Order: sequence, then C-alpha cells, then structure tokens
Amino acid sequence: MTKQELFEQIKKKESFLCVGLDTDPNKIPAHLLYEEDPIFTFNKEIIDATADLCVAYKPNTAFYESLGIKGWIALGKTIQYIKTYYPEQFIIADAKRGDIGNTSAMYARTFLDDLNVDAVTVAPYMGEDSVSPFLSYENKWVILLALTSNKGSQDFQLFKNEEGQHLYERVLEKSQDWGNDENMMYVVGATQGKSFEAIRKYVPNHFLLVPGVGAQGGSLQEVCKYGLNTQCGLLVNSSRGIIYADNTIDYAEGARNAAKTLQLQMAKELEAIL
Ligand SMILES: O=C(O)c1cc(=O)[nH]c(=O)n1[C@@H]1O[C@H](COP(=O)(O)O)[C@@H](O)[C@H]1O
Repeated sequence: MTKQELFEQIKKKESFLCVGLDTDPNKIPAHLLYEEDPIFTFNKEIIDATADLCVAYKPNTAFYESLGIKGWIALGKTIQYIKTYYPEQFIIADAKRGDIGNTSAMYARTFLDDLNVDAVTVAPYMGEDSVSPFLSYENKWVILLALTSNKGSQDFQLFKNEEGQHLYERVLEKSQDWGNDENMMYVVGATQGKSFEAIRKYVPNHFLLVPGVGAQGGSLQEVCKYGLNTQCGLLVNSSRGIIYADNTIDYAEGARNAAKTLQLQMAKELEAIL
C-alpha cells in the first residue's frame, strides 16, 4: 500500500486507528477454547466488529510464535482473512526483527513475501545492512523503532552524544539515508508526549506508528497536538484496550465500542487537517 492510499483510507474512515491483535489464549473468553482454532475465531470476530473503524491491524507475532505451529497457522489465517475480506486494511507484522544482512533477508521474506503483510517492525540497532533487506520489496514498509513507549526507552534511546543529540534522533537522521517517507515509518510511543515535537523536526512527512494509548496510559490528544502532519502521519495503535474491553460472550461488541470511542476522538482531531 502506498502512503497516498493509506491517507485516502484515513480520510474516508475519519480514523487513524490501528487495532493490535495481541491475542492471548489466557485472556480470551473461555467459551472460545472449545473451538478448533480459538485464536483465529477470536481475531475474526474482532476484525469483523472493528474493520469499518480502523485503517490497520497489527498482530504482534510474539503472541502467535509462543504457541508454536498452531500459533503460526492462526497468524497466517488471520492475515489471509483480513486480505480477503478487508483488502483496504494496512497489515503490520509486529516482529521487531533485524540481524546480519543474509538473516534479515530471510526475515523480510517471511513477513513481506510469504505472509505478505504491508509492513514489519524492525530494530535499528544493527545498522544499515540489517534494515535494507526489508526495504527491497515494492510497496512494503519498514517501521523502525525510534522512541519506544516503555520505561526502558530511557536506557539507550535517550543517550546523548557530544553534540547533545539523542540516540533515537540519530536513528531518525541516519535511517533517512536508507529509506524515505514512502517506505519507512517510525515507532514512537504515545507515552512520549512532547517528544513528538522534536521528532517532527527530523521527520516532518513520515508516518509514525504510535502504540501506548489505552493500557499504557498515553494521551491521544497530546500525540495529535505534536504529531499530526498534513497527511495525518499517525497510526495510533491500541491492543488490550480494544480486544479485551469485554471478556464476556459479547467481547466483539465491547471491542467495537472501545474502537468507536477512539475513532470519534480521531475524527475530531482530523478536523484540524482535513
Ligand atoms: O512496536 C510496537 O508496536 C510497540 C512499540 C512500543 O514502543 N511499545 C509498544 O507497546 N509496542 C507494541 O504495541 C502494542 C501495545 O499494546 P497495548 O499496550 O495492549 O495497547 C504491543 O504489541 C507492543 O508490543
């Protein structure tokens, strides 16, 4: 999917919501455990209940890989379901990969060719040759970790060099030699508030994937205040806050209501740029 196509979806749906499919067998309603593939059944219901309110889905691969072969099958079926019934959706494999070049090439093939998602999250730590194999696929995206939502983001990402530049700012600057705003996005946690102002100085036109609203306490209003650009430039993710909003038999309706609440707030924020 191109950047323009993504923006068209955002305008059409008045939403820049990404629903995180972090599906944990210990958290899904108990009656689903009798199904042949509980994870896929759960995801399917969540997707059907939210697809008109969001523009992206982000399965975090850890939740699937932890279940072995069954998990990979559920992930593959989930991606295929979205591609068949909701082809306008942007699909992100949140895998946080990155290794020496020939190994990264295999990870890239796994996600961008075999599973055929639109984007994969990649760690920048090993540098250019670990990231560039992911950039060799047309109309696919690398989403590079920049300033993450967790407490540990302070350990390395906020380290300053002699010129006073943070490590995450160096990532934003240097990685623009490798990709551009048509094939690269950056992860910035919703919990990072005012830092979006500094980030937009480096990447005024790029899309940012912003996890951390909902369960992690980030503020959508603050993210929008400092992060919105003329083509929106934000994909805001919520996983637990949506998919586990209700853990009864009515879980899909609960997810829809939680997604709707965020979509309505997003529609209001978009008035500033549309
Ligand atoms: O790359 C990510 O998506 C990510 C980066 C980050 O800085 N923080 C972060 O929470 N995430 C992911 O975003 C999702 C957040 O989930 P919730 O906190 O349940 O909304 C999880 O899949 C995390 O792994």
